[in-house]
Amino acid sequence: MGQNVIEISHLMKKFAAQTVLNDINLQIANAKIIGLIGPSGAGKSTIIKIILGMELPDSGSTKLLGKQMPNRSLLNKIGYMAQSDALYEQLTGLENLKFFAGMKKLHHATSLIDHIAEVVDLSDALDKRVINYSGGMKRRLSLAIALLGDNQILILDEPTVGVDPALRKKIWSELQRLRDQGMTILVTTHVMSEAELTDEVALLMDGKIIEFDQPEKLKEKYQVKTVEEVFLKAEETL
Ligand SMILES: Nc1ncnc2c1ncn2[C@@H]1O[C@H](COP(=O)(O)OP(=O)(O)OP(=O)(O)O)[C@@H](O)[C@H]1O
Repeated sequence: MGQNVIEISHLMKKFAAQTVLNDINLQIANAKIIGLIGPSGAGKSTIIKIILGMELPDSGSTKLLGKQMPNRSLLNKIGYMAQSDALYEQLTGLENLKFFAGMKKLHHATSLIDHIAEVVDLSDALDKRVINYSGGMKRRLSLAIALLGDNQILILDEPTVGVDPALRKKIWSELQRLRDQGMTILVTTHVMSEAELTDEVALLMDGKIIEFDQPEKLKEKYQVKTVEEVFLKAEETL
């Protein structure tokens, strides 16, 4: 399938007098990991919320798998992890996973849940109530929930905040494995070493996507060695 799975056209969004998104265009092909990076407050989460139909743009359109969002028929095809955790704190990790698996109509998900819990390193904490989880454990459980199901698209808003480097590496190999199986993954991050692991980086600054290319191509263009330096140089020249 060579079609674009995420299509963003001419998005505009203001909050009161503040223009946050000023003509955002992004076409994301199938089976790619796209890193959406930009300074804090640039509008990354706003783009994600508009893509998912949780926030309305002032103008412009977004389509997932060729369909306008929100669209109930697509919910089973999209995994989403928000920046803040939406978990049932009185339930255990396992009960949370089972609940969300049920929402996604996955009724025989035991082996899937086992695998996902192992990926986010929560297998030993599944019987603990979430209220007793650390911040990082809650992030990992939110990621596990996003990974549930037969997703074609995964949208992750800062999935590795509070996650230590070894586990971060493991999570990224899982994302790459899912990409290799055909999943399209849009991920925001402040960790520039993670941006190096993406297939393409979209750099959001000043309300616009000012770059959208492979990390290597961006480094060549800016004549620097890291995506972090691309980010800093781009910010300087704005
Ligand atoms: N509902 C809202 N009402 C008013 N302003 C908002 C609202 N949502 C976002 N904003 C503003 O829009 C701008 C972009 O916010 P957004 O959360 O999309 O940025 P971000 O790039 O995801 O930031 P961060 O990297 O810090 O998470 C910010 O200035 C924020 O204060």
